[in-house]
Amino acid sequence: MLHLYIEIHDWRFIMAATIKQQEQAHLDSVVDKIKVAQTKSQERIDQAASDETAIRDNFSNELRLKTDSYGGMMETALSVRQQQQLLGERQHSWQHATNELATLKKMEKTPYFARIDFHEAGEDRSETIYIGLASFSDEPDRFLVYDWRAPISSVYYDGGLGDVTYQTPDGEQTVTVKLKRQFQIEDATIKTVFDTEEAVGDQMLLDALSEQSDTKMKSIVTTIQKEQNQIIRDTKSDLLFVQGAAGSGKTAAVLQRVAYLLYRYRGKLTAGQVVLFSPNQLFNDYIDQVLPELGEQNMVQMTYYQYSGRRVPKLAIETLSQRFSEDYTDAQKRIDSLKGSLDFFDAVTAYANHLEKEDMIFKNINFRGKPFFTKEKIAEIYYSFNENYRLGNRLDGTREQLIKQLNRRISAEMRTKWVEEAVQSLSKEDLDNLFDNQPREFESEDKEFQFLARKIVMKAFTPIRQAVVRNRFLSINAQFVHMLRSMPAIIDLPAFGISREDWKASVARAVDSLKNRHITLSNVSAYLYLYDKITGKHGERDMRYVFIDEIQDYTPFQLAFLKFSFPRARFTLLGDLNQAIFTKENSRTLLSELSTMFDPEKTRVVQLTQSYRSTQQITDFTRHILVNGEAVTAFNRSGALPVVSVSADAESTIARLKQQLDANNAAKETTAIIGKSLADCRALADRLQADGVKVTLIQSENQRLAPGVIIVPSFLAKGLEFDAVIVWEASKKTYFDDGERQLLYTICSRAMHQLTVLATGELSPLFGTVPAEEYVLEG
Ligand SMILES: Nc1ncnc2c1ncn2[C@@H]1O[C@H](COP(=O)(O)OP(=O)(O)OP(=O)(O)O)[C@@H](O)[C@H]1O
Repeated sequence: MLHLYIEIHDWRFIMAATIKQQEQAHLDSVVDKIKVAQTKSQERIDQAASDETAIRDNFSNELRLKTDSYGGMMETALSVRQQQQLLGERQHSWQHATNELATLKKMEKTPYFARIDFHEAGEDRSETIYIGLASFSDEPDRFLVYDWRAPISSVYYDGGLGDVTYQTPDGEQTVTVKLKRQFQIEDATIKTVFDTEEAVGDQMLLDALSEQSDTKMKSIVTTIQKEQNQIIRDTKSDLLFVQGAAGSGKTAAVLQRVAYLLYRYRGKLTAGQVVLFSPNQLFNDYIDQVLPELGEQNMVQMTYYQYSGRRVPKLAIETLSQRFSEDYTDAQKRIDSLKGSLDFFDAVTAYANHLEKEDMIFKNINFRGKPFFTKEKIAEIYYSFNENYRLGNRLDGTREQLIKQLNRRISAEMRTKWVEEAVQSLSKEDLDNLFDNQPREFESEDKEFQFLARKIVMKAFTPIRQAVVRNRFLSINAQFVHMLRSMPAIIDLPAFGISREDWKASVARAVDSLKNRHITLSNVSAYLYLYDKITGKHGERDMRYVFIDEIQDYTPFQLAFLKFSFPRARFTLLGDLNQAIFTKENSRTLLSELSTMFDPEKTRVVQLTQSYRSTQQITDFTRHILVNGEAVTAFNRSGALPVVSVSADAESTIARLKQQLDANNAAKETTAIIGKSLADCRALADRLQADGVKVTLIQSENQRLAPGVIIVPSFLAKGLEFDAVIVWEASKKTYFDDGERQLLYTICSRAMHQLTVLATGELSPLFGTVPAEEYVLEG
């Protein structure tokens, strides 16, 4: 028996070795062809460059500007145009060849990562294809490598051996998969080959996941999981909602999705028509390599804060850190929660509609210290249009009327005393300026006076004209405050547990902050929405895909506003209801409110429960912090148990922290120390730096992630991951409220391989739900 086993074993070994050799030979031949293609690309680049020089030389030799006759001018114009066209074509082919060469350079090292053999019904023979980051063909229609986003490549991600169905532009297609082979290729050499019967073999995924973390996220193209593939390739839904546990690859999948969409709709969709709303600026920095790695351009990336801030340049919006450290009373919390609701969105809409009839607030437009157009006059014009006029049309109509009236008043103004005086006192220089290049002969002195007076008045009226064109007669601040004051008549406040007094107090606070040019996050969306309604803006119609990450931190109002702002876009929303650190329990109603905003027929909800980020031990530990949480299952990857260390005093906790940092550094694990508030983190950073420990404090979202040990406040850790995480001060003093469970969960779930929880005095009771065998308790 033993003998036979050895023989079989040897035989398998020999087989594997032969397979590897054969595959290496194939790889070599593909790489050779890639090199040939590179040479050709380079030739095209050189050719385009030399053509361009030739066109320019030729043109400057031949071209004589013939401006003496109309025919001559036409000829010159035509030849300039022709030259521009030729240059444009060369530019285009140069760009094309340059992009192609860049892709080929990447492919030369790893042309592909998988192979599938399949049989299509009705065909005589099976087909073999190789799948890589981009497609490569040495002859038209002979693909040596298929792009991972090609329809057929879906088969690789979607199933094991046997019959697998995939979507093509002409409908569904089924093939019988005979072989699935995965490669790890480095520098054009095959390191490993696995044949697998599963969708994407666990071994390959394990290898990918065991790599150390980095300050930059990587693409997951070689190991996309089946459920992730559904998200990436969805083209039918108007709303794709992904509920995914911490570390389940929501962000990773969504970046692949952007790359997929850009490929699928190439020629029709550009990266500028895709926008990703991300939780903070740090996160933008963290993911900005993924699309370039996939050979695509980055989409537009911003935070909601940046989006709204860009639109209200004169107001300072409350920052994440301010919002997080604000201690709200219960009444304030209820008001905030109302302001975040769809009910409030509807109330703002109702208020705006009501402005079609009355209550629009205007400001005088002044001239030389006196009202030129009074607010009453403007209101009269505004409400003179018939009732079919929407707010936007009313405003356009009003502007038009005001400009007309302004023009009519030029002649009258020319007869005023100040104009006469101004004409009298014109210097020679002023005159030269006013006459410009015009002939200075006039029939009479009076005519000359008229000419100069008109010029002077026109110039003096310029600020009025600008004020009209720029809607300076509107008063959005006053209008917003008026709206807040009107709310008790529009919305049934007591039904939301809000008394009139509380509401009044909140309006007074809003007025105060507006006076200081401040606005809270809870007010800014309503402010912008009202502004858009009044000015008749209908959002950015060019935007085709909107992605929103960490959706649980948005209010339904914000989402409704984003939907209004991007009326022609499809939405992909990603979130984890377990990690709602700002909106807390409201996030659960978010899902049901969302369903009312989109057509249910075109809504798809996908749930990802498998967590890939952390080891089994960390995932088990973190999910038990939650009670009644959404499902989370650990990916089978083993590591050390999390350590919970409780010290008697602050000094001992610092000592324990240093000891852990030494251990992590020795193991080459990058560590993030996550504290609750910025103040906590700042104090710790000062202390460690004074002791000569090298750490970087991340204070604001505009900072860059640095290599080495970082200290980061909890609200900035969203979406990021680190080899090792140390939770700073998880004592009862810091985390006592049940409402902080989700925050604690978010912090702990940032860890990939190592989790250490430090506390002074008494440990936070929130860990009480974690079974004792899931961690090591010290102290
Ligand atoms: N199919 C996959 N192959 C390889 N790695 C994966 C895969 N899916 C996810 N990962 C890895 O798992 C980690 C977590 O993924 P990601 O950050 O996208 O999760 P998330 O759902 O956005 O998490 P969170 O909500 O906690 O921010 C990342 O390191 C990612 O690269």
